[in-house]
Order: sequence, then structure tokens, then C-alpha cells
Amino acid sequence: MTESDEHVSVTVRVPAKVNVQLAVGPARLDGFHDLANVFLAVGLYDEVTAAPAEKLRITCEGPDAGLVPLDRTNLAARAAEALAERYGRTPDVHLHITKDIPVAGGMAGGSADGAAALVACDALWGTGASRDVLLEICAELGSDVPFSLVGGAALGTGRGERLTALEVGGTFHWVFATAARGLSTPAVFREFDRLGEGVDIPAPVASRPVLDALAKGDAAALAVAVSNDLQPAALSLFPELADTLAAGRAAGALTGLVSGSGPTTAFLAADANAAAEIAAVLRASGTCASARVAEAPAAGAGAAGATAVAGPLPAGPTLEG
Ligand SMILES: C[C@](O)(CO)[C@H](O)COP(=O)(O)OP(=O)(O)OC[C@H]1O[C@@H](n2ccc(N)nc2=O)[C@H](O)[C@@H]1O
Ligand SMILES: Nc1ncnc2c1ncn2[C@@H]1O[C@H](COP(=O)(O)OP(=O)(O)OP(=O)(O)O)[C@@H](O)[C@H]1O
Repeated sequence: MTESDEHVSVTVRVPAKVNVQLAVGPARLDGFHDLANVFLAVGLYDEVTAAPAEKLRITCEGPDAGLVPLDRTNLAARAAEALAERYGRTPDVHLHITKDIPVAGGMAGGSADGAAALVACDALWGTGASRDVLLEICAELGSDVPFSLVGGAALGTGRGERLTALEVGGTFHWVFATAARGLSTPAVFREFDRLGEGVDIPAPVASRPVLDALAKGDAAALAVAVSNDLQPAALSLFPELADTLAAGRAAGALTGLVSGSGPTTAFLAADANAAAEIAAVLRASGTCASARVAEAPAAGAGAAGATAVAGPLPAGPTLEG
């Protein structure tokens, strides 16, 4: 950084996700599960701003900021360290997270911040990492992180990190009901294993009706086709979610399902008006902490337009000066 770059900062916007299909295979020897994971990026966003600093520092603002770790376990910090290590530099960066994605909600909030931090540091440091290198680092950080980089819709195979982009033929209107407490992703996978003991679990396969409904932008067809193999495990650990699902369906949702490992519940609506109505009914139902509307698909952290560079501040006299 030269002196004139001192005030440069890079801000990257990154979306949450919902899984419109989450087919889970048996536990692998490494403890992970093979998936057929159909990701859809939705318009609830975190922002990560990277600015030069003497050493790695994380700050966070937003209603759930108190739940976010500010040490090196934060996925944004891990992303900065991974990129710095790869290019032989020090991760001398201040990462500020503006958090709007529910924490520990099954919407890949931490993964989103990891992907956004990677893109922001790459731009701030002028690293020029290729998309393949960024995707490789994302996959090291976590199974959901590559998707946060690409956004849109994608099929994730392996543990969910191997992505194939999917076509989306229209806008989908969603409502997300957040819960008063979080669920741990490893705990939900463990519960999946416990519930499946003695059962022959087939290898996961992507659902043709899900892919076709996405490609056509057909909400009614998608509502019939969605599935989440982790839902019984999430409901087993968090039985009250059944009340939220019932309330959203009664309010006119085309379908309701647990988002990923939960406990956020996701409701598909016929249009924007229906989504607003379902959110209002859910808020009044007493079965959730909050209800938010969001449209899909949304662009990922690596998309053109997701990155904004600010500064350097203009030289010369200030207003006071
Ligand atoms: C539930 C989903 O959010 C659906 O998109 C993801 O599969 C979870 O992705 P993630 O939070 O990025 O997960 P990771 O950080 O990679 O792994 C956290 C833990 O979740 C479990 N895990 C995760 C992914 C996977 N395919 N199989 C697993 O069993 C493992 O116990 C792992 O230790
Ligand atoms: N940047 C971050 N934002 C939120 N949580 C983070 C972050 N970095 C690390 N964490 C840790 O990760 C845990 C899971 O948080 P996160 O919001 O990513 O859950 P999630 O949305 O359920 O994840 P996923 O859907 O990918 O399984 C948190 O409880 C927190 O301890």
C-alpha cells in the first residue's frame, strides 16, 4: 500500500442461501456426508468491508452481532489468513462485517462472510487470484463457502463444495422465519445419522423436478418438488419448528421447509404480495422470532457489481481547513 492508498477500502455484498433440495447420503469415513445439494441464493445480505490495518482485526455490527465470534475462528478471518498464506503476505487487514443474515440459522451466514472476505482481500491486496484459486480456498474453508462466492443457483455434490451452475428462469418469492435460538450444523448431521441407524441410506441424487422447476421459474412446481433430508433431524432437535411450518402453510405459503440444517424455516410464496402477507401472519403467530421476505436468485460475492471500492480520500484542504 502506498500512502495515497491508506484510505482505500473494499466492500463486498454476499447473499444467504436456501437449499431447495438437500439429499444426504450415509456418513463417509471422514465424517462428512455426500450430498445432492441444490443451492439457491436469496436476497438477504451481509457486507464485508476490508481496509488496511496493522494486524488482522474483525468487527461486526447488526442485530445478531453479539453471536458472531470476533477471533480467528470467524470464517472471514480464516479466509483472509488463507489468502495471505497462499500469496506469502501478512493478513494485515481490518474486516468489518455488517450482518443481516441470521446467525446459526441454516442460511450459510458464516460461509457468506468467508467468501466475501476472500473477494474483498483479493481486491484490496491486488492479489489477482483466479476464480479457480478462490473456489479452492472457499472449499477449504467450508462446504457451503464456494456457493456463497458463485451465487445464483447451483448443484453441489461431494460434501456440497463441487458446484455446477443451474439455470433459473424467473424470480422466486420467499419468506424466512428466524428462530429464537440457533442449531449447530454438526449436531443436525449427527442427529441425521442417529435417526438413520439401521436404515439403508441411498446415494444422493439431484431431483429432475427441482431442476426443471428452477429452470422454468415455476414456483408452484418448485413447491411440490422441494425436499430436505435434514428436516426430520432439525425437527427432532427443535420440535417447535413444526408450529412455524404449520403457521406459514396456513398463511398461504405454497410450501414450507427447514432451510438447510435449520432452524430458519423457508416459505415459498406465489408472488411478492403473498410473501408480504405470509410474513405478516408469521410475525403475529408467536411461532418465530422474526419473518423476512427475500427474492431469489441473488448474485454471489464473486459477481460483478458485488464489490465496491471506496477512496482514497481526496487530497487537499478539508471543509474545515
Ligand atoms: C447443511 C448445509 O448448510 C447445506 O448447504 C451444509 O451441508 C453445511 O455446510 P457448512 O456449514 O459449510 O459445513 P462445514 O463447515 O463444511 O462442516 C461442518 C460440519 O457439518 C457436517 N457436514 C457438513 C457438510 C457435509 N456434506 N456433511 C457433513 O456431515 C460435518 O459434521 C462437519 O464437520
Ligand atoms: N462470520 C461469521 N458469522 C456468523 N457465524 C460465524 C462466523 N464465523 C464463524 N461463525 C460461527 O459459525 C457458527 C455457525 O454460524 P452460521 O451463521 O454460519 O450458521 P449456519 O447459517 O447455520 O451455517 P450453514 O448454513 O452454512 O450450516 C456460529 O455459531 C459461529 O460460532
